[in-house]
Amino acid sequence: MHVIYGGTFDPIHHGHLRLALEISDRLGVAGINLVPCHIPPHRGDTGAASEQRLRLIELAIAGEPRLAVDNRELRRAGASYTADTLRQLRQELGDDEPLVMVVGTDAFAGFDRWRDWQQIPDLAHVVVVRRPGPGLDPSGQPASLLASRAAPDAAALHRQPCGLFLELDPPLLDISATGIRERIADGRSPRYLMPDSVWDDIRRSGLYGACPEGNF
Ligand SMILES: Nc1ncnc2c1ncn2[C@@H]1O[C@H](COP(=O)(O)OP(=O)(O)OP(=O)(O)O)[C@@H](O)[C@H]1O
Ligand SMILES: O=C(O)c1ccc[n+]([C@@H]2O[C@H](COP(=O)([O-])O)[C@@H](O)[C@H]2O)c1
Repeated sequence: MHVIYGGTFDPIHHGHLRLALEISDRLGVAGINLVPCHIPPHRGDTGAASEQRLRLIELAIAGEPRLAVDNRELRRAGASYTADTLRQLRQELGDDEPLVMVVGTDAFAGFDRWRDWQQIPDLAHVVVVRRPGPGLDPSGQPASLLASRAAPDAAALHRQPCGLFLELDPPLLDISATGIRERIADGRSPRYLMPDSVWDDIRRSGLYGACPEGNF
């Protein structure tokens, strides 16, 4: 089984990293592939450039054998559409290997506005991680897909290559990249919300307006 976890990761934080390990445990897989987007199709400019966000991910996962980074979206020009990424992976993996994409409810709420979203179940399974917040509109397409194509359990994802939706509710850390960027811009320390190696690099390179000489 091949599992991808996509995001803007602007910057990566402990919420993302813990989630990846929780999912790896629950799906019973050896590893999770983090896929940073190059140009997010759905939001404005990122705070850090693609290569900088990639470098922070590499620092964050160094020494953790269950986490890898897949930089394929950075190597593709233009907006990073998940369906394109899944099509590429499906070609590489062949027709039979289970392929899974992981997404939080906040991002999944807009699933029916994603490019070629109706093709995604023919390419991969979707694991939706329940996050605090308004949740899904019960009358919307994402909620109805989650119900009509629900996997009975995680083991079912191993038995077919694609087409199932599984909602998981692992323990989550209440951390967001937005909150981290705001703290840094305000001159407050985001330490302990992300690995020290990531924070040290942000400080050294002055990302997000961090002041290397600041008092954090
Ligand atoms: N603390 C967290 N715990 C679990 N999942 C998270 C957490 N933060 C983000 N995610 C999920 O990780 C994926 C990538 O998220 P993203 O890179 O947008 O991070 P973010 O912290 O939500 O960023 P931002 O605040 O900039 O929107 C999404 O599917 C999102 O739902
Ligand atoms: O393919 C799309 O049209 C599309 C639209 C919105 C979001 N996504 C993907 O959803 C993932 C989570 O997005 P985000 O905003 O939480 O970083 C990330 O991998 C995005 O590329 C994909």
